[in-house]
Amino acid sequence: MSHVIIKNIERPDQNTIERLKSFGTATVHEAMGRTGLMNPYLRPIYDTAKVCGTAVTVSAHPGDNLMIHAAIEMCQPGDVLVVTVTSDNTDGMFGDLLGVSAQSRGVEGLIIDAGVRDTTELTKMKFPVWSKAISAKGTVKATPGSVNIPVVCAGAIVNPGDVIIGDRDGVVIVPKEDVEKVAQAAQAREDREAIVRQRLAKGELGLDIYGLREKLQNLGVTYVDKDTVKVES
Ligand SMILES: O=C([O-])CC(=O)C(=O)O
Ligand SMILES: [Mg+2]
Repeated sequence: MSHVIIKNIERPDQNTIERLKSFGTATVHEAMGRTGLMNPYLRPIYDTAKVCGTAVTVSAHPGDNLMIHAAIEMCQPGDVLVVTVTSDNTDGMFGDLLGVSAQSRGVEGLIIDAGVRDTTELTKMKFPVWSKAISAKGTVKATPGSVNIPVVCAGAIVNPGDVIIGDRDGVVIVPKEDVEKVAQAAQAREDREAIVRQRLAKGELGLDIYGLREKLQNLGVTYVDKDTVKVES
């Protein structure tokens, strides 16, 4: 198998990416028709972790961070490293040294379908990481892989230059050609939710706001007094 490092990738323009920054992952995932979400086993190393930037992708050998070092050279300010491994692994492939290196090049964060270590230091540095595991187990720098090829990371397809959004709820990928459309749909969703939130806060019920009484009735659910109840399972 050949391994490559693709040096020049297309990134959406910064103004369009900025438009996605204010939205949470749940909103963006919904705005995309419930697509693009990575497996929820990825967790942030600290609760307030948040990222929105463009993907530089890495396909690495399990237990080997050689290609992460190679990828950092390809990064521009505003990028997010997205690392996948060619078979299931939880080794701590990335720590505070790589974090310092990445941060010095303007990298905004790391998504890794494997392990991370030095999480106390990475938290102090405010370098957000979403990983499958936290593990002190170290890795070597010996095996080839690729940078900036399409990858599957935690169950989601990521192309280099796609927009990665991460927060406490998870990680979502917005394909680079869809960013504008998704930003519009996310804003429309937030506007709708703001109205519903106000109504709920005043005590109105979801049953009425969403027309669910009729749905319950159509499904044959009846309201009864406890003395007359006959429950069918
Ligand atoms: O050195 C490594 O291979 C990973 C690590 O702990 C660091 O980046 O600090
Ligand atoms: Mg270390």
